[in-house]
Amino acid sequence: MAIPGTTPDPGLHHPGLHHPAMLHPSVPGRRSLGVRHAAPSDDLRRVPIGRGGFAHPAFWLAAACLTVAIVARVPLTRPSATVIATLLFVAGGMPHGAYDIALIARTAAIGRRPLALAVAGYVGVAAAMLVLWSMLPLVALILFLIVAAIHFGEDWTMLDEPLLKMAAGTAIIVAPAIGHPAEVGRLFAAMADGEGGVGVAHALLALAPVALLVTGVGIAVAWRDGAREWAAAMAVAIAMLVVAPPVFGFALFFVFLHSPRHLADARLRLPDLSPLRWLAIGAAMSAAAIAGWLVCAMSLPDAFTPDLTAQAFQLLGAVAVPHLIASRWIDRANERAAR
Ligand SMILES: CC1=C(/C=C/C(C)=C/C=C/C(C)=C/C=O)C(C)(C)CCC1
Ligand SMILES: [Fe+2]
Repeated sequence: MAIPGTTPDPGLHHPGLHHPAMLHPSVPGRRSLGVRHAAPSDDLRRVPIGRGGFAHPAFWLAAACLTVAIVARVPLTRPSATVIATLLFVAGGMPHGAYDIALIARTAAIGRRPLALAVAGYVGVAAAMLVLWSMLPLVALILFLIVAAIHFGEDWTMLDEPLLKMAAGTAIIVAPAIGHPAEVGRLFAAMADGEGGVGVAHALLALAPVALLVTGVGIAVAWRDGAREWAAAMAVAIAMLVVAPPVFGFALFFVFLHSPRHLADARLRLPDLSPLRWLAIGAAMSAAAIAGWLVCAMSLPDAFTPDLTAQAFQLLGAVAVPHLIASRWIDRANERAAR
């Protein structure tokens, strides 16, 4: 679906490609802030093909359900509710990283030995993160948050300005600290070193105003340039991260916005996997990550927190680092191949 005057980005075939938001012509003559222009000769500014926002319809349904639950005062802060939200973000969000290895193999079309090396590297980095959690949890927590801010910022494919991307990624992490500082402090304390964890929660709160203001600019730019569904969905997600109990707000963003983007992208890049194989890879890789975690946590019970939610976040932190490295490498390799 080519639009005259736009530059296709063949390396990024996000489902937004077919979304009407992709086709929205913006007001001519205004200056673009952080968004790549279409062809220089064309003063129509649109989000180029492949860079528009994509929000799965399930996101709006889940956001509506969570809003109703909050308004109806469903006790979402109870430990049992927190466990449900934890299971939701582990089962619904983790599998999006399950295709990293398959994507690396496909992207590089690499032979057996280099693929084995890539797998060993992926597992090795995750294992190193586990060691860091058990030995220097505060360092692991800070690294986890930085990696998350970068990684979530990469969802904003319609923005070019790294500062806007980084702020938008950071907004996901600072928003819960505004609405629920005590709960975020408690979780961070369970994950890392008590006092140190609480200090990190305070630091996020201090960072929040700037991060949210700059993210407001990013949302406005994305909206102005046509990625309206994404801009609206992110505004709702960030508001829910402030208002809802942290684990629910995070599960909403992670399972219904972040993960579907990755899954849809992976599905497009791995078109010849049968649905059964696709499901099998997702289930097997997620189960392997959880099993690896359980073996570590059970064999070294003193090294990890007994809090299930805090442990689930640590698991996410262990796989997030190789996941970030893999996604960046895959995107770069595809961009290079497209050029
Ligand atoms: C621990 C914790 C938080 C941070 C979660 C992060 C940082 C998740 C990162 C996940 C990644 C990077 C997944 C990759 O696909 C919140 C939301 C502030 C709420 C309070 C507890
Ligand atoms: Fe991810």
